[in-house]
Amino acid sequence: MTVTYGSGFYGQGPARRLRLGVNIDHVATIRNARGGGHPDPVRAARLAATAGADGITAHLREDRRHMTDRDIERLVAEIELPLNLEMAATPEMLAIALRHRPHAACIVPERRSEVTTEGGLDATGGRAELLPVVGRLAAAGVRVSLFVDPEPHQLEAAVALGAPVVELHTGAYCEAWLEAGGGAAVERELARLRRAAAAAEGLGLECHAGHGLTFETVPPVAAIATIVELNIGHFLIGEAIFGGLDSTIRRMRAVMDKARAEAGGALGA
Ligand SMILES: CC(=O)[C@@H](O)[C@H](O)COP(=O)(O)O
Ligand SMILES: NCC(=O)COP(=O)(O)O
Repeated sequence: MTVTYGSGFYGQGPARRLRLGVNIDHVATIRNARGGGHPDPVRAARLAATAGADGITAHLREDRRHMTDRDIERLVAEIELPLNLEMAATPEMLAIALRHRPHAACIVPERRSEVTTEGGLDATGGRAELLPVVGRLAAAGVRVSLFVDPEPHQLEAAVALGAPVVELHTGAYCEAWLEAGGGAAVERELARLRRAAAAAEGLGLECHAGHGLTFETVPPVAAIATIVELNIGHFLIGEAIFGGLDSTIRRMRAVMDKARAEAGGALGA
């Protein structure tokens, strides 16, 4: 199945265009603070679509701390943009994903005690658990992505599992930036991401990236030509409190496109 993503096609054709997946989890965090229905994550997804998002990412966590089952149902039913469902590799989440058959599913590690996703999925060590989940999702036509640390052995494991996509965890890079604003630690993490993105292409994996990205940290990642999608959420929703979601998404889109153009990558191809 070919899905039109902005001006490009997901998974085929000129994949050099850098897509923006907007993660709407934390619209639901604010809603759940009081219960009720406001702010509505589906309204945010609709607005993201008009503001230039190429896809919507939503993480249905086991503890439902933000996105709920009803949110996922409504996103599938009401939003035209491709949905990237983030999920743990559990029987419960697999059943939900098979019921909804989103465009894509990104398998992420999950612990109830974590504040947010910490390390990447252990695709190497988790083969026995992951193989049937990846297989069932792929058989249902769901494009499977594994959320992994930028390590070659994790990419090789993704290939062995039959996942066509990896999403590189940019958390270590973003934390280094927060601590130092630049310098050796940031450069070390960027080098890891660059090496992993190049390795992913060599392995025939489509390469995405995400976690903790901001207006400041996006440009060096957007400049990595073999990365074709960034998934960004917490920063966008937080920034939207001050500048509005539409303008925040449009600004992030512009930051991504500028960085890619300056690095010589294709735009809008
Ligand atoms: C996998 C990842 O980095 C995020 O997309 C994930 O959704 C983070 O979890 P929270 O959204 O609960 O912070
Ligand atoms: N997979 C990363 C994602 O969807 C958004 O992560 P964040 O920007 O909320 O940290």
